[in-house]
Amino acid sequence: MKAPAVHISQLSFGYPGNDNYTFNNLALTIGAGDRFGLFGPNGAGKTTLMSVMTGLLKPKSGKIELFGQPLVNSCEIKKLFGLVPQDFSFYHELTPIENLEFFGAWAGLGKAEIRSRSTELLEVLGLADVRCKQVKLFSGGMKRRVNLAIGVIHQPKILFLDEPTVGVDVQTRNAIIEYLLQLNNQGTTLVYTSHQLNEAQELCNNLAMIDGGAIIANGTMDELLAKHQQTDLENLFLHLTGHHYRD
Ligand SMILES: Nc1ncnc2c1ncn2[C@@H]1O[C@H](COP(=O)(O)OP(=O)(O)OP(=O)(O)O)[C@@H](O)[C@H]1O
Repeated sequence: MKAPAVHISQLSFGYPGNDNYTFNNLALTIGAGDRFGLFGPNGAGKTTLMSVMTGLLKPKSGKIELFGQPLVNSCEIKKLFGLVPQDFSFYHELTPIENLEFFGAWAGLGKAEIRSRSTELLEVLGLADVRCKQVKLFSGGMKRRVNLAIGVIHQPKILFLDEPTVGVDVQTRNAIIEYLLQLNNQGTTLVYTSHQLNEAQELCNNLAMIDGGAIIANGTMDELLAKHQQTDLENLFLHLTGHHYRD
């Protein structure tokens, strides 16, 4: 049987100095090839869970596997996944090419591969003309595309995306979503979170709704909409998490 892209069991995590657990005995499975959305109100635990799933935060207890391999600090597991964090994770003083050279080498790619991947990515993401300009001079939308290019330079099997389109215009958003769909068509599993629920509904086929660190709904988009008699993801979100401020 094919191993799921992500398998989490009995996960407990709390921030240092905080007596309360963010997650207590959480379980989640994400299928290989899924376009998986993790949704929930501000402070629900989405970024924390992404950080735990990518080894940036260490759980108190529990098991996390990516494609059947335990999440440990090894080169093999790091090559399996890419992360596109909410905060820009590149060097602003460097150009896109220099950033991709740095992060490509960090991911273990050779010079020739970095060169060909960089050329391809900058072309696909509309950055070829600004390849030699410092990233600090870019618009927000261009910076988002650099952030994405860095996350996929090593062609990961699973890509974690934390609000990859926040603050971009419609053109850039459409281009990013189209690119993510292409990646998924080629076999990349997507794990995505966003508050842009129209976009999310277009992108995701499976989802989990998280609230207060607990998964309150999990299934395919169609199943959950039908089960809760909702017409779209935004209404499903409000139905499951309520209308009041949550943080
Ligand atoms: N570094 C930290 N130290 C202590 N508590 C934190 C830290 N980061 C987040 N938290 C707390 O953990 C909980 C989950 O936060 P998290 O950022 O994961 O939520 P989120 O669902 O990603 O929210 P948003 O939609 O606002 O990005 C919140 O109660 C938050 O205040």
